[in-house]
Amino acid sequence: MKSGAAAIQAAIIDLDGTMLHTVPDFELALNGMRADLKLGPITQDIIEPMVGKGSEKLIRDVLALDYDAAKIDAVFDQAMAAYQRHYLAINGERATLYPDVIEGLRALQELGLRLACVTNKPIAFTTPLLDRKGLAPWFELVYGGDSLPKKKPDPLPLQQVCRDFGLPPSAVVAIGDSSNDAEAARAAGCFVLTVPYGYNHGMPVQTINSDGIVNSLLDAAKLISAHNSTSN
Ligand SMILES: O=C(O)COP(=O)(O)O
Ligand SMILES: [Mg+2]
Repeated sequence: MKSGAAAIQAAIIDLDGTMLHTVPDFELALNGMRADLKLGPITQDIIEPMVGKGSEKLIRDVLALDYDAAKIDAVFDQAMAAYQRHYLAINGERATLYPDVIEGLRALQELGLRLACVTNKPIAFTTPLLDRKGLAPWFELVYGGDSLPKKKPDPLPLQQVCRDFGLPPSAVVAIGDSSNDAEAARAAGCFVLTVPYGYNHGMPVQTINSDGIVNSLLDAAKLISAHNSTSN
């Protein structure tokens, strides 16, 4: 991160692939939907590169494994309803916290940062999942993929958090696992840090335009602490 820049006063943290390994939940819900459509199950390695652009895109990509565009349009509403029903029934059952997530949130809070969670996951899935995994109490603000008119990679959700916090984007860092998070952050004028263990649409993490790769949220907190100690 640029030295001499403003101190970082808030962090906007992504959910899927950054705090929680949720592909096992997606596997259960998507295969429940596929079974309802009389389609065979798919594996996590097929699902992982499809995660991160929100539910509509995910359902369309999964249906495209078997159906042409006209058939996808014809079954989309039924498939989405089935997916939502299955997801809500299993939400968090198999998802796990990545190492040092809670420790990282604690360290960020101890640095005095305000915390927001911005995810492309629908808010109806996000809220119960954050509760179930003990993540909810850490966040002052949470936006899901359908909370606002646009989702990441559009900068709008990040700009909204900056407005809500009354902070300039240059005093805010986004922490995420994918190019989505980085593109949104760059367009908003926020710093961006990337974790290497999540889901980046099947692309190497090094291809992401970020201010640094950090192995965990705890490492992100250490980097931010070093940055703030040299900032004006
Ligand atoms: O698209 C999703 O459902 C998850 O996206 P996220 O990585 O923004 O949390
Ligand atoms: Mg993500």
